[in-house]
Amino acid sequence: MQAPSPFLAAENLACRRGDRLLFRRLSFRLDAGAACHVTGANGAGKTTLIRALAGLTSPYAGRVNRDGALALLGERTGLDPDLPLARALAFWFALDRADDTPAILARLRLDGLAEVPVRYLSTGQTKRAALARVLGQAAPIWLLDEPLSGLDTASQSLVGELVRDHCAAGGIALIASHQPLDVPGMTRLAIEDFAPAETEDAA
Ligand SMILES: Nc1ncnc2c1ncn2[C@@H]1O[C@H](COP(=O)(O)OP(=O)(O)OP(=O)(O)O)[C@@H](O)[C@H]1O
Repeated sequence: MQAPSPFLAAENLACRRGDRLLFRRLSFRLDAGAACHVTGANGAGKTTLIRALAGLTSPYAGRVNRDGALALLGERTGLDPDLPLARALAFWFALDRADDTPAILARLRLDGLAEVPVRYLSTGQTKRAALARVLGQAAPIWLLDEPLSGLDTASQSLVGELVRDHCAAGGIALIASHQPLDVPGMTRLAIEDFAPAETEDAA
């Protein structure tokens, strides 16, 4: 973990997509050890919020503050589809100077898939590979967009365990998910609570 006391905060954040204001006046602060579950219907703006927190989208208003490196689990894995999984992950593990990569592969139950080309991986296997990248980054702040989608029951439990361990070690996790997660003390942020009224057109 790079920052001894990481934090992630949004202050009066508003985001638009096209000409639609998705949410406004959204504020929160997460400190070391905190987990937050972001909920909302399809299209409510969960991915947009995560992209704004990661600095990939400029908010329409407000600001994001943080101390600590980010690891983002999004739709794209960044893994070379033509490489065997172990080599595709090794590329990122080397860049991230990941420790104990065999342990990461074992934790995500990927060791038996080392020689399988990335493009042959199933949906759940691909998701576990993306989570291995997150672990390899050893970043204190995790932004996980739908980490449970496509996972079987055992892998869903594993994600809960990873988040619990990360937060117990002083990390922060913000998770957008349609499925419940078993993380004690996790707070909930319902995007719809920050949706503008029909008549509202400014943040
Ligand atoms: N590049 C874009 N240009 C215009 N509108 C966009 C763009 N990307 C997303 N949107 C729209 O912004 C809204 C919010 O999308 P977002 O992906 O943040 O929702 P979400 O809450 O993550 O949804 P889901 O649960 O389906 O993943 C949607 O109505 C979507 O169609």
